[in-house]
Amino acid sequence: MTGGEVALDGRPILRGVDLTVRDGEFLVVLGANGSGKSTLIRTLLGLVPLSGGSVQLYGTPPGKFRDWGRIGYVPQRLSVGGGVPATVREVVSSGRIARRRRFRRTAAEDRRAVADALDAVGLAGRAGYPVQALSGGQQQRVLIARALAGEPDAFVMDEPTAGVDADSQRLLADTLAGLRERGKTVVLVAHELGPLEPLITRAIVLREGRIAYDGAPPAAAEAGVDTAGHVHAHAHAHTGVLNGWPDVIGSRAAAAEAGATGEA
Ligand SMILES: Nc1ncnc2c1ncn2[C@@H]1O[C@H](COP(=O)(O)OP(=O)(O)OP(=O)(O)O)[C@@H](O)[C@H]1O
Repeated sequence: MTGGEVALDGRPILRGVDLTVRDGEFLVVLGANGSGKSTLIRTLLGLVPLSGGSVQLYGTPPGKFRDWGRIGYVPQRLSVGGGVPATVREVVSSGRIARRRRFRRTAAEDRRAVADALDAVGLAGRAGYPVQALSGGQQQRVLIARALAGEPDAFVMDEPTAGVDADSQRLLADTLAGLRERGKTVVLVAHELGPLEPLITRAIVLREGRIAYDGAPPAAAEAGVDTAGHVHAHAHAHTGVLNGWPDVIGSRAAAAEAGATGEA
């Protein structure tokens, strides 16, 4: 995204956002309630129109992008269209649809991918249940499984840990660790990092629709450690790449802010 601007109901929600997500990054989007985190990732996916600037997905504007099988989106909430009853397996299987454009695939491969995804989120025993019968946390896991089933290159997740109990959070962290090992790209919005923290290679902090920090994840920043991979991102925050944002945001301020949002 370059110079991304979004206005909703005439109110500026994103302002001058420059963000390039690199392959293999594990990027967390932090910020207070209403700072624009969901809007940012929805705009990156072309779900919210820009009022200024531009977005590209793998080099193509969202309106012309056809390779949706490369991206697995986990929205904040499950919305199964029109209240039509669907089972857990059906929702997770729908994650395979976008792959048709990319790969020849067989029914056996589809079944395996869906079963693996259900296993990964601990819902194998619930495959035949109507999703509406599940708790909020379990529905969240169904959405994660749907994205996993698609075997995309990049995952974009809006608060995957919201309303999920501690055991499920650890399960998710294990799953995400596996994705990271396999070189997948992960962008996720989070309030609490919890067990995800060690996986993060880069953090951005949104404040009133602007990127107020972009660099090392909070714990590493606090310790003054720049681990491999986010040196560049860190340097960006200090060399004024973030257009128009005063170049005063140090690691400690960001770590403090990230800590504050963690409590929100
Ligand atoms: N469809 C919409 N129309 C008008 N305003 C909206 C719309 N969606 C979001 N907003 C406003 O945009 C601002 C940013 O919302 P957004 O959901 O992106 O924030 P967030 O950082 O993800 O917040 P949270 O942590 O609460 O999910 C909020 O003030 C919200 O009220």
